Amino acid sequence: MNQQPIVQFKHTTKIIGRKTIVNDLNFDVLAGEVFGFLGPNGAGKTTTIRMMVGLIKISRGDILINGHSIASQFEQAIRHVGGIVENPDLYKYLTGYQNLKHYARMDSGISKKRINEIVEHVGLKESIHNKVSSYSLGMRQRLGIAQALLHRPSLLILDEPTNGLDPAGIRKLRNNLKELAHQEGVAVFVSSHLLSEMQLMCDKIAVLQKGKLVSIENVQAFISKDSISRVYLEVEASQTELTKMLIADLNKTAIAGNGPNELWIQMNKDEVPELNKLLLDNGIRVLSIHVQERTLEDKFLEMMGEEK
Ligand SMILES: Nc1ncnc2c1ncn2[C@@H]1O[C@H](COP(=O)(O)OP(=O)(O)OP(=O)(O)O)[C@@H](O)[C@H]1O
Repeated sequence: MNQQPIVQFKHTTKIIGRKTIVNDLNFDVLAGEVFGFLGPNGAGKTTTIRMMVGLIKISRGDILINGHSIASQFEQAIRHVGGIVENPDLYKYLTGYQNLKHYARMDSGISKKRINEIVEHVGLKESIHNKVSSYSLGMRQRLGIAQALLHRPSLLILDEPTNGLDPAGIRKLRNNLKELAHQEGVAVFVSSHLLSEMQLMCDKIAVLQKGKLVSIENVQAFISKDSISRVYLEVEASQTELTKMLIADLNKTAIAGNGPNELWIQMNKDEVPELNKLLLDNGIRVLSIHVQERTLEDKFLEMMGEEK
């Protein structure tokens, strides 16, 4: 997979009045990756996206798309972008197909064949000749994506794409976006507060806080970095007995769980072999040992707490 940079943030800054809303962003979004853009409310995500698509001016620095500057070569830069930033822009009294045809007319390079191909790709073949007013939210979302993809952009930008979709719709959209990135090499830039979904969908995660980039990492590395997990034990030993041993050797405390033999310990996953050895060396019978996997949500909330 060609991992060339599609988007390059270069000291990107937005100042409104006296407030720096987006502060000196410097990072790349690569071809073929689903890139998750996270941050708490008011972090500056929408402002960043609005700068990416030219809805607002960049105050300082620039954003390059396929090497073209949004600030000084807007036409060339935006040609490579497909995006749904606010709600998809659709004519409800027209059919899905008429919407796509209308949009294609604006770009004479789009053929009928391409329209049919994209309709198939987003799974709207059955209903493409029905009026958009009869579409469900998920179908409208997919039509919006079809519209954004018609001109074969190298970058697709989506702000809260799963809003209002049911679980089946979310899964379809997720698979669709992954396929688009991994098989067709499109850079997919997604902003969402749905962290469980972002964990499943994204290859990389960038976190914005108070306008600054505070982390950028592959999703699994981000989740497991410096992470403390809960290790659940079912052992033939009392809480006091176990804690005494743990404090002496690992400087940890055991906390009582639900069942009679159940205890849990907060520790790094890397320390589990040591714990295992300690239990064995002390002749304690272990019925089960289980590390609770951390999620993107755990990591994100922990990070936001720390930053505060
Ligand atoms: N036109 C504006 N004038 C003044 N302040 C603004 C303007 N636009 C955005 N802001 C402020 O900039 C900050 C960032 O807003 P932005 O909408 O980019 O955040 P966000 O990360 O998208 O948040 P959310 O997750 O709530 O959508 C907020 O404090 C917001 O009030």
